[in-house]
Amino acid sequence: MLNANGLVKRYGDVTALGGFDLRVEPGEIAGLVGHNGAGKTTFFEIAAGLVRADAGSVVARGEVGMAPQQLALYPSVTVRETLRLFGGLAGLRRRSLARAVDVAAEEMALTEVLDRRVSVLSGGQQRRTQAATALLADPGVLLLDEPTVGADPETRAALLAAVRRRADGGAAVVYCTHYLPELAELEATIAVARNGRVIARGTGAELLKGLPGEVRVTLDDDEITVSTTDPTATLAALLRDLDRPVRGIDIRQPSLDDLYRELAHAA
Ligand SMILES: Nc1ncnc2c1ncn2[C@@H]1O[C@H](COP(=O)(O)OP(=O)(O)OP(=O)(O)O)[C@@H](O)[C@H]1O
Repeated sequence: MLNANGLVKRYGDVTALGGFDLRVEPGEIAGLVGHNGAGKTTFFEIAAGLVRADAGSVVARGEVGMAPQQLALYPSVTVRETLRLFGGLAGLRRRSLARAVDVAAEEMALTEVLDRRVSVLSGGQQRRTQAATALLADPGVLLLDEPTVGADPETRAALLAAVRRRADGGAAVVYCTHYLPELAELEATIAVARNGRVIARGTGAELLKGLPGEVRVTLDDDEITVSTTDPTATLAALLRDLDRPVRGIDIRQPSLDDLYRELAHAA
């Protein structure tokens, strides 16, 4: 479980966090979205104990595993040495360390490259190595900052499956991304950050309720597009009033992208 309450962090005149609240239950994946500079990284740094908040509190049950956005790896050592180093720092020894390295490498599809130097890995492999460092100590709280950037589709799927598995095993996961379909795939709840606060929180369905979708009717030489919160009723009304043949009908339900745009531009 992770529970952040009223976090405040200022850097000079800049308020990075201005009363940031986020509670994530064991087994839950919370997708944290928000524009650049919304405070996501600052929140991670405070939750991981790397930076002190000016006010507020964070309670985390169990180890906190974090994969930061900016890669922090030593280029001249191998993936295995990297994982052993991070596992050692987390207190793992001997057999449990070796096992944790194997499991994390397997989950992040790194088994083949375990004995390669970090400097010769592809960008996606480096990012997965970073994510693997967060998994080693069987964390109760997992903080992942855009781990799929640069990953090919197969790797992305493996990575998302690993995140899901960790949540199913009881971890509270916060998953930062600018790529919203991933959150639907992860069945994540959503937290939208803006200007250092969480301004919307809930399941995708809860947050999408009330947002307009779109109905499009294609005619022989024309197209009618209507933005509506009730596509079925709107479509029925459109069809009733039309006296020309209809060539096509398209209904678009509101998406997480619509929500994000709506909230990101809200005052
Ligand atoms: N060490 C620092 N010194 C000064 N300002 C900082 C520092 N760290 C963060 N900030 C500022 O705090 C604000 C929040 O930054 P943060 O990195 O938390 O945003 P973010 O949501 O992670 O953005 P992104 O999506 O770009 O990663 C920004 O205005 C940033 O410039």
